[in-house]
Amino acid sequence: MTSYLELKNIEKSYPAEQGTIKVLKNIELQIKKNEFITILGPSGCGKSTLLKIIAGFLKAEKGKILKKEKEIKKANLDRVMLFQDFEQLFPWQTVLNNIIFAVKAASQNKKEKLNKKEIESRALNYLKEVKLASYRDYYPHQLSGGMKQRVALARTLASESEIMLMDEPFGSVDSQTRRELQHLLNEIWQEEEKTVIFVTHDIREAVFLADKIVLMKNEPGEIIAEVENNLSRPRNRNSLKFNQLFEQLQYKLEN
Ligand SMILES: Nc1ncnc2c1ncn2[C@@H]1O[C@H](COP(=O)(O)OP(=O)(O)OP(=O)(O)O)[C@@H](O)[C@H]1O
Repeated sequence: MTSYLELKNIEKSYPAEQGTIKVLKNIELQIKKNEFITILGPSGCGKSTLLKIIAGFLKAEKGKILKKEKEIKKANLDRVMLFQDFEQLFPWQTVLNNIIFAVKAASQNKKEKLNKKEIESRALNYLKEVKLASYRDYYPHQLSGGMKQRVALARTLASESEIMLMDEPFGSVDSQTRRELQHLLNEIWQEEEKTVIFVTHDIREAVFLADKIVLMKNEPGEIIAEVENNLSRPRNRNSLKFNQLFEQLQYKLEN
């Protein structure tokens, strides 16, 4: 399969006390359509910076990003970002209205004319996907952190973007909820056609979710390896192959 997204020689520096500090160096990556990529690396290696560059929120000083061989420069609804922060929903709107907002944006973007009932029913379907339909009239402050992340995930899906950029979205929940959210995301990704770039520093999360695991190192952030993950889905965290891959990745990151 040919590349859908291509990162070519991306470099990024930030201002520092003395001059600048190089955060990303020579980032080259090819991503297939509907592939699930995780970017795995230590804190500060530039994972979030790279995601923000792909989203179009930050500019790289060198290199380019191609989508279907055309350069992309700005943020666009074809790419949507999901963050770790629990407070990314509109607090003054109900769960359903948070999703309706994204349904409206997506339909306007596609020049689709939907009436109120169609918009609501579409939004409700996304809430069903994350198993929260019965919470439609709750406000974000009435939900747990894990539930907020499920609503945020539904809103991301409702934007109908082809590319989902996920910045440690499950990094702030307890380990049991984190596993449930990983299962849910795996199910959703298998049903929907989405290209996912998922940042994490949790090796097991990467092994559970990804088709391809991109390993990065620190100072400056560089890709050190790309590891294909062909384990069959849903993945069994206790299987020998799962744990072998975990150990292989851990070794690569530590050496
Ligand atoms: N706006 C900024 N100005 C200056 N330096 C920055 C800025 N944003 C990030 N950095 C620095 O760039 C480096 C990479 O940060 P980034 O958040 O991309 O790393 P990360 O791999 O996502 O880290 P973590 O896993 O801890 O979230 C860090 O050293 C950070 O301090």
